[in-house]
This record gives sequence, C-alpha cells and structure tokens, in this order.
Amino acid sequence: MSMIAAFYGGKSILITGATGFLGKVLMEKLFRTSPDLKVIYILVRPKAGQTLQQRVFQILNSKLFEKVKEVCPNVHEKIRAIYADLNQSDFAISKEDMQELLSCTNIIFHCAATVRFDDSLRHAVQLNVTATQQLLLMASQMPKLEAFIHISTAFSNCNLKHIDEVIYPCPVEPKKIIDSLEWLDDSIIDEITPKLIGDRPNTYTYTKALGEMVVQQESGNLNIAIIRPSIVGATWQEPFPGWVDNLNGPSGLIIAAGKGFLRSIKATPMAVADLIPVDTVVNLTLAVGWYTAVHRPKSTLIYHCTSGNLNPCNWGKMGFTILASFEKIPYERAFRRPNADFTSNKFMIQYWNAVSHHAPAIIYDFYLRLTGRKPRMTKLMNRLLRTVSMLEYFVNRSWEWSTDNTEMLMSELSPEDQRVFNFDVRQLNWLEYIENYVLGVKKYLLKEDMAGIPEARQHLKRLRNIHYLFNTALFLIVWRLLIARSQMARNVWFFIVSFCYKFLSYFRASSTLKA
Ligand SMILES: CCCCCCCCCCCCCCCCCCCCCCCCCC(=O)SCCNC(=O)CCNC(=O)[C@H](O)C(C)(C)COP(=O)(O)OP(=O)(O)OC[C@H]1O[C@@H](n2cnc3c(N)ncnc32)[C@H](O)[C@@H]1OP(=O)(O)O
Ligand SMILES: NC(=O)C1=CN([C@@H]2O[C@H](COP(=O)(O)OP(=O)(O)OC[C@H]3O[C@@H](n4cnc5c(N)ncnc54)[C@H](OP(=O)(O)O)[C@@H]3O)[C@@H](O)[C@H]2O)C=CC1
Repeated sequence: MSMIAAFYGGKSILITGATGFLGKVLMEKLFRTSPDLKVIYILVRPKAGQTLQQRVFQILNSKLFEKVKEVCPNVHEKIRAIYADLNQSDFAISKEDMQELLSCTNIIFHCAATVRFDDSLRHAVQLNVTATQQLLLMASQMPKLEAFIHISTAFSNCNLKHIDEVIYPCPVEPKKIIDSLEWLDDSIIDEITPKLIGDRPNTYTYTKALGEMVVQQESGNLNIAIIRPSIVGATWQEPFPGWVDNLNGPSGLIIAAGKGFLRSIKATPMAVADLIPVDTVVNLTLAVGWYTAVHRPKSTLIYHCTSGNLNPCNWGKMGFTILASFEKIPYERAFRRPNADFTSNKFMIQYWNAVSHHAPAIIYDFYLRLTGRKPRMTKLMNRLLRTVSMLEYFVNRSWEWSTDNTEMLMSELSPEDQRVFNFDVRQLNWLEYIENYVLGVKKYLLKEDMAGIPEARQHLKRLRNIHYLFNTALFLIVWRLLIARSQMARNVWFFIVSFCYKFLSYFRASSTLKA
C-alpha cells in the first residue's frame, strides 16, 4: 500500500491554479491514487464566457480524466469549485465559502501564477507575490492545515549559474515593491521595471523570486515547502504519455517547427535543455505534501525538480530528435516542410529570419491577396519571432541546480511509493519521451486525427516538389539575369554548356564502340 496515497485519503485539499497545465495533472493524480480523499477545493474564475461549473465539467470530461472516472466514479461530487479571483482582495471569495475553506482545509497546493514573460510588473506582482501573501494569511487561519506547498520555478534565480535549494534574497524587499506599486502610475512602473528586475530576463522570473521571499517571511508556524520545476513538458507516463494542453515552454515551438513556420532559432546546441515532464513534477509535489505534513521539517525545504544534473539532454539533441519525430508523425496542413536549425551567430540569425521567415511570409501573403483572401502570414510570423525572442534567453544558457533535498526525499519513500509517485528522472529515455511529446502535441493540442497521417505525408511531398520547383525557377531567373548583365557569367555559362556537350559526345561515342 502506498503511504502517500493513504495519507491523502479523507483529506480536504485546496488547489489554486487547478485549471492550469500543472493543476489539472495534479488533480488527476490525486483522484486516481487517493479516490477516498474527502474533497478538492479549487479556486476558479469564470473565463472565456464559461461559468465555473462549465469549466469544471470540461476538465472532468476531458481525455486526461478518463482513468479517474473508472477508479473514482463520483469525482464530480468530490470537486468543489469556489469562485475566486486572485487579483482581488480576499480573492473575492464569498463569506460562506471562505468560512468553509478556513475550517476544513488540510493541505494547500499553490500553483496559480501568471507565467507570461511579457506581463506588466504590476500584474505579475499582484498574482505571483501579493496573492501568495494573501493565501499565506488565509493559511495561517486554518486550524486543520497540515502543509502548504508553493510551486515556484527553477528559473526564479536564473541570474545565477549554480543554484542551491535555498531562498536567495532580492535587493528590494517584496513588501516595499507591493506598497510602491499601489501609488506609482503605470508609466513610472514601466520605467523602473528594468532596474528592478536587474539581470533577470523578465518580470515572471523576478516576481517568482519575490514570491519565494514572501513565503519565507510570512511562513510563521506553517509547514511549508517550495517546489522549483524547470521547463515543464508533456506527461512522461501518467495517465498516458505525451499529454499536453497548452503552448507554453517548448510546445508552441514544436508546433511552429512541425508546421514548417519556424526555420531557425538562436540557440546553443550544447546548452542543457532542462525539461521536466509534468507528471514527474506532480509526483514530487504529492510526495513533498506528504513529507512536509508527516515529518514536519524544522525549516522550509526547497526541492528542485530538474533533469539536467541527473539525466542531461542538450538542445542540439532535443532539436534533432524533434525534427526526426516529424518524419514519423507529420502534422497536417504544414506551411513548409519541417526543417529548422540552431544558430548562435547573430548575423546568421538575421539572415535566416529574412530569408526563411519574412520572405516566405511575404510571398504567401502576396499569393493570398492575389486570390482575394486576407493576408495573415506576416502577422503570424512576427508574433512567432517575438515569442522566439522571449524564449531565447533560456536556450542559450545552462544552469546547475543542486537536488539534495529531492534526492533525500526519494530515499525516504518506500519502494511502493517510489513506484507510484516516481520522480526519478534518471529513468527517463529522452528519445522515447520526445517522440511521445511530438505525438501528444498532434493529438491533444492540435487535435489532429491519426488517420490523417498518410494525407499529411502526401502534403509534405507536394511541398517538397513545390520547393524544388521554386528553387529551380529562382535559379534560372537569377542566372538569366546574370548572363544578360555580366561577361564573366556568360563565360562560365559557355564553359558549362561546352563541358556538358563534350561529356555527352564522349559518352555516346564510348557506348557506340561497346555496341
Ligand atoms: C543539431 C541541430 C539540430 C537542430 C534542430 C533544430 C530544431 C528545432 C525544433 C524546434 C523545437 C523547439 C525546441 C526549442 C524549444 C525552446 C523552448 C524554450 C522554453 C523556455 C521556457 C523557459 C521556461 C521557464 C519556466 C517557467 O517557469 S514558466 C512557464 C513557461 N511560460 C511560458 O512558456 C510562457 C511564455 N509565453 C509568453 O510569455 C507569451 O505567450 C509570449 C511569448 C509573450 C507571446 O505572447 P503573445 O504574442 O501575446 O501571444 P499569446 O497571446 O501568448 O498566444 C498566441 C496565441 O496562442 C494562443 N494561446 C496562448 N496560450 C495558449 C494556451 N495555453 N492554450 C491554447 N492556446 C494558447 C492564444 O490564444 C493566441 O492565439 P490567437 O489569439 O492569436 O489566435
Ligand atoms: N509551465 C512551466 O513550464 C512551469 C511552470 N511553473 C510554475 O507552475 C505553476 C503552474 O504553471 P502552469 O500550470 O504551467 O501555468 P498555467 O498558465 O497553465 O496555469 C496558471 C493557473 O493560474 C490560474 N490563475 C491565473 N490568474 C488567476 C487569477 N487572477 N485568479 C485565479 N486563478 C488564476 C489560471 O486560471 P485560469 O485558467 O482561469 O487562467 C490557471 O489555473 C506556476 O506557479 C508556474 O510558475 C514552474 C516552472 C515551469
């Protein structure tokens, strides 16, 4: 019997960010392994015209939850969606709901965050710092609370090269930042943002670091742990391989490369690609929840959930494997044949952007205009290149994260728990994982049918022929122009033609002799 699964039995669990990528997998695993848990409270806001109930219904009826329904048929009754907006004071939770949360919650998993790299400092602080502070305040009023697990990111200290499982202070106190954002106007905030974030690349990593400081400062008597995952990718094993449902991290770029939009990225092939499957993060999170509640460590422990030091894979190998997977698993209606490359030279990247990104987009838009349709490729390409530029920071550097606490926890688990809540990334086979990832993106993100693979292959063949035809035509046009304008080109042309003629005459003569 798994001790961790048994621990969650009969518990009331509060999850923030349960509608997000990590939150959904966390809920799924909890229901599947501890179907006798009492209730999962999720803080949800209405979104995209959907009510809370519609959002929950959609999650529970998704492919991800298919296995859950077998082991926990009354899952609908065990999930309680509470209206909440983490941007508002007291999260805009009603008095009755708040009372229930305060009196019943046993464990908190705080996953909600803004993960956008381009968010304004005001919004990122509101969600990643102030909301964390408010949740800690709520937690301090929960008499039955056994553990508070805060999800941070391994990149919260990406300004350092070697990162230990400790909280590093930021120069300006989070409280001072929160206070000053209350009265500063947006234009001033925009002006001071680069100074505040310093050598971090964006407001996301900076505010996640501030969030950790808040956790440390406001922890009081709570049993707290912090988990720092690196780049969270599709599921490795559970509930099935390759599940992913958003464009964050590498997923969006896998689509862009598979559909032939993305042809080159400024990346360092030897830099470590520190990807971590989402189910590994969830297994560690649940193990940490159990350990924190049962063993009550004296101080707040931080757990790095990374792959680089135990089972490294670099961007070169990852990019190559992704491209190779498109041969087996082509995506439908590709714009061009998938063929991308990494380059570290900034002039080459400018060249490839012009030739492989902007030029085809302009030509395609011209074609759309000619055929009476609305041009859209240039806009799409600009958006893609903006996204790529935001991710570049992370594909051109390597970090070393120490994993002592994570390894300690692994050794504390029973063999059964090590199997059911496996977070030993050494067992991960990257080739298999990446292939499943590419397949998962096709199935669950693009929602393409596997039956369409032969047609997708045919389409790629047609694109290859168009590509050859286009290159030949381009070559002939350029050559024709050159011959018309340059004596040297004419001489070269004369030399090639006479060489071919001589070769053909010789070939014909020797075959006549043999006959
Ligand atoms: C040898 C050589 C071989 C060579 C081979 C070469 C081969 C090459 C092969 C290629 C392989 C590639 C490998 C390299 C990978 C590198 C990855 C590095 C990752 C590093 C991550 C670092 C992690 C840090 C870890 C963390 O801790 S953080 C977590 C990660 N955080 C992020 O990853 C957020 C980033 N993103 C944004 O920050 C915003 O996305 C922003 C970018 C500002 C844009 O922003 P914007 O332009 O506004 O665009 P959006 O609005 O966002 O979206 C635009 C459209 O997509 C839609 N859409 C957005 N969302 C979603 C969603 N959910 N679900 C569904 N749809 C969505 C939205 O509806 C909109 O559609 P529409 O409305 O236009 O129709
Ligand atoms: N994905 C990754 O690569 C990594 C993620 N992390 C961390 O993991 C955690 C989860 O990330 P992930 O699941 O990928 O992110 P998602 O963007 O998929 O999910 C974010 C969640 O936060 C919720 N949320 C955001 N704003 C509010 C709000 N104002 N009120 C209520 N809920 C809100 C979202 O709700 P809604 O659905 O309504 O928008 C959603 O459920 C985050 O803390 C992130 O920093 C760490 C490392 C890497």
